[in-house]
Amino acid sequence: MLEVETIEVSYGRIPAVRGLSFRVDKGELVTIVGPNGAGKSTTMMTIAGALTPTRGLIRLGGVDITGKRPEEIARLGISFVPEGRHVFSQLTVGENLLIGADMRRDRAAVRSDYDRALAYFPILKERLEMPGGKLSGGEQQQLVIARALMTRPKVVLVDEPSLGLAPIIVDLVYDILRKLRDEGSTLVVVEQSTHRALENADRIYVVRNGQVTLEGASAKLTDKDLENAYFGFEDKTDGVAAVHF
Ligand SMILES: Nc1ncnc2c1ncn2[C@@H]1O[C@H](COP(=O)(O)OP(=O)(O)OP(=O)(O)O)[C@@H](O)[C@H]1O
Repeated sequence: MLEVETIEVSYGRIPAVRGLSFRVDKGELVTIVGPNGAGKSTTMMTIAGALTPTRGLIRLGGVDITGKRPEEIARLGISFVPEGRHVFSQLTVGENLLIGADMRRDRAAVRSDYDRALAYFPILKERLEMPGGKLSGGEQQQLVIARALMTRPKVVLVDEPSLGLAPIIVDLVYDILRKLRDEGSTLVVVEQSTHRALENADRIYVVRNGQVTLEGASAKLTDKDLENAYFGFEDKTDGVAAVHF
């Protein structure tokens, strides 16, 4: 569904992403996990068209979307939930949701997607008339994910949904993300916690210094594998940390 092939992205002369590749198949929940500054957000912003790679290719359903503008990429089916829960604080929850479908003309289908979004996020239904700014952090996170679904995306990119949320709320958000996956959505979720990645993803890519250092199905990876790739060393069988990135 989504293929990212050896992309390189720089801020001026400073490289942030250095030949990073990954793929997401239809109906998968893939997690990109890595420490601060690894290049995760830069990768998401590049897929969404907010940044342009200096090298590499991005394909959606086999179609090259590299370097297209953000609105075109959104129209083609990628919905991006950036880090930081950007709700329109003066608008109600309902209005925030409808803004997500602003570019659509199929009003009847928008209505059904609106109802569907509220079914996934019952707390939003209770808060429908409340200004977005009055919601708790966890509710705002649910609102921005619900809004992203309003474009009927082929792929949803969610950047660090757990940031600044209490563990119990993080669990709730991930329950919803897994439910979305179970019902056919394709998701890429950025995460800093290897533990949460293992618990929730179908497949995981560990990113460090702008590159993938480990890739695999969650069922086949251990905490230790992830930590080694995350922190940049490999614990050899003789117990010596031997390979440094
Ligand atoms: N606007 C910017 N201008 C210059 N350098 C930037 C900018 N944004 C990010 N960087 C740098 O690019 C690199 C990758 O940053 P990025 O935000 O993509 O990492 P990240 O893995 O998402 O980290 P975090 O978990 O902290 O969000 C870092 O070295 C960062 O300092």
